[in-house]
Amino acid sequence: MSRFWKPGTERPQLVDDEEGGVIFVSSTPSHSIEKQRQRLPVYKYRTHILYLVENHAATIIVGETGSGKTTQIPQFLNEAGWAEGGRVIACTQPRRLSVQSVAARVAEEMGVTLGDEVGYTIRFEDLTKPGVTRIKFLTDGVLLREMMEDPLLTKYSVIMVDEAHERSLSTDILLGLLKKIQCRRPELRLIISSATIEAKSMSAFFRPSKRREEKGADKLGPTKEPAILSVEGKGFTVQTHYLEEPASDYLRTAVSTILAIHDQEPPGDVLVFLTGQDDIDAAVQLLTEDNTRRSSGLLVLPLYSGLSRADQELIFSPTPRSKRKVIISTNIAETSLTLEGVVYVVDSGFSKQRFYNPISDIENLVVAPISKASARQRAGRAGRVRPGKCYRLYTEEFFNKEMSAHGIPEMQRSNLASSIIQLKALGIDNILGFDWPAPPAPEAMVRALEILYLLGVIDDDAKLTSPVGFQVAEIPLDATVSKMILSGHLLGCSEEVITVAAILSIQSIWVSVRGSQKELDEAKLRFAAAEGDHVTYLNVYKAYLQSGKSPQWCHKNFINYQAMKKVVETRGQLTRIAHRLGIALKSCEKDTEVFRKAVTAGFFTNACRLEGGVYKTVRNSQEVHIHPSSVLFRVNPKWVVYHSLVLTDRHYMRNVMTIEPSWLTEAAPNLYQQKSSNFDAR
Ligand SMILES: Nc1ncnc2c1ncn2[C@@H]1O[C@H](COP(=O)(O)OP(=O)(O)OP(=O)(O)O)[C@@H](O)[C@H]1O
Repeated sequence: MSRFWKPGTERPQLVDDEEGGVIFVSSTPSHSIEKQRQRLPVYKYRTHILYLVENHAATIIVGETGSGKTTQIPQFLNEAGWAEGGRVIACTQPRRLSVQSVAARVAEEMGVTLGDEVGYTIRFEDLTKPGVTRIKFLTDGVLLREMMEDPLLTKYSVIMVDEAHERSLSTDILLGLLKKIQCRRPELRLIISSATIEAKSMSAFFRPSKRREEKGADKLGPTKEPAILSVEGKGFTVQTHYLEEPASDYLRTAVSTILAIHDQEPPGDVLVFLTGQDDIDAAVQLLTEDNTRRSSGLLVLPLYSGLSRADQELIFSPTPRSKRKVIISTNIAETSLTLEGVVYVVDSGFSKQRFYNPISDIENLVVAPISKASARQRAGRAGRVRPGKCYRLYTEEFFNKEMSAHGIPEMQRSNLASSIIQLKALGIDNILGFDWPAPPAPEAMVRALEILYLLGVIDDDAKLTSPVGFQVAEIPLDATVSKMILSGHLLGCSEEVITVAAILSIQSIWVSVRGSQKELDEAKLRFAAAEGDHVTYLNVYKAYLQSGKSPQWCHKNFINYQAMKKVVETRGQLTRIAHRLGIALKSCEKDTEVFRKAVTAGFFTNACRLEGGVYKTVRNSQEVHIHPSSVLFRVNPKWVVYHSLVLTDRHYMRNVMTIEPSWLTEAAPNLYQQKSSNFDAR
């Protein structure tokens, strides 16, 4: 048991949830779905919501987690006729998992087959029927892509942007575009919903500018003044427990908290929020290795984006009798999900967040404290079908004083290259004048335009180039990776670049077992290539196929079997996209130089050279170091490119590959020029 928190002792740190008052407390959930629906707080607001949607172009709805926003409002709209005449009601979610689970739930509540009246679309999977589907759940990213085919989204009568507090890049772009679409389609209604959104600033964003009102635009149709509705009432109680003292190691504290719950609390599954694949794998290992009585009866499941879909979907499978399921997740389970068995939530208080510095052009993934809004979302995964408990692995003082109310919108802390490509592909060329819900820093915008220009994605007039720019827009990956794929095609190694793109899209293919570093290093040596990590990955992938995709082979070689399944899945998806773009798979066989040139053509902005024993980025002379996980750690070749940087005590390059400096001039003559043996970035 953790020494920081004493569950089950006389005076646990029991603190009521912020808002106090509980409306529906029951320990005997109804068996009838219809009765369950009627008990949800949102049910009492049905008429009010329909009135507001009828009369306002945009309605902002705030209601506690679990109050019924996502599952009920689309059904109210359907019942009120918003899906008549072939029109469709859309409800967006920030993540694929929640799209699938809420769609399945709504289909069940309506007694229809999923994919008929109620369907969903996520990247690479469309479970809808044109002319039949009335309510469609989809990720905000997918809705953005639909705009490329149908810029005014004409088939939708109402679009509900759910979990809008997340303020992901896609959500913000979508909000900006939906506002624009409404000028052309006054009949389109928007609903913006969340438990933790700043309703006032969202309303201010959707308020029409004075100038447009004066010009007499949009005279017809609903009032342009957005409505705000606050849905009062909660689901079941969630008791919140805080640590008495800060935890020095949240991973170990999480593990001891899980074991304490298992030991002392009545049955019920546990959902644990950690930060990423590495600490989740470590926690799974600590729990599964603990062969004592304390952990017997636990069914431990990891959940993060680097898992194959089949492995992610295990979280929805029923918990076997006499077992307690423990799901250890990143924040992908933070919003919208209802996992029926979950009674206990353990919140580490941290997540991995992107922070981009446009001056140095460095994007870091940093483990940082979450916001109060995220903490409330995490707690809200309990108390949905019965009362629950949330154990926060931080002190109440930390919650009150250190955690910000809302996180910084992703738009203001990210590299904007991909967003700009998306807008340009939609024909929006004046990016600086775009109406953003939270404008990004002009420096970030300029930096992104500069990089896109160097990659040959946009031209001198900042328009998408043909074909490269339009092709890059079609590939749902970072522009650098997409450019690598296109260059691989031209150089005759599309097969290799697609494999590596799939591997780079997950955090790590290696199993890092605490205390087994030496064995892991030895395993890596079996595949290690002098050219660096990218070529090493090709060796691993080939050997994995030769093993017949064997889990035992993975285990023996310290390779994460789940990660490899995900690689195969992603590779298949990328191959299909490539095929659509006219790119056939072609291998350069053993010619690693050709392959490395293709990688350099995508990642030349991440070139570094060794100077006096330290690496400096060629563009900004920023000091960086090779990450110990790289096969080039301690090898120190003169010239390298890297895929990403992580910031811990210093900047570490992850996924590093050797290059020849002349490849940089070939790849980006606008950026690099070679003066005899010296090398300058312009
Ligand atoms: N798959 C499910 N199984 C059982 N009950 C469910 C399921 N999905 C939803 N529910 C019930 O419906 C309630 C409302 O869920 P819904 O997702 O609509 O709430 P919400 O207000 O959108 O919450 P959040 O803000 O957390 O997304 C849940 O609290 C739960 O009682």
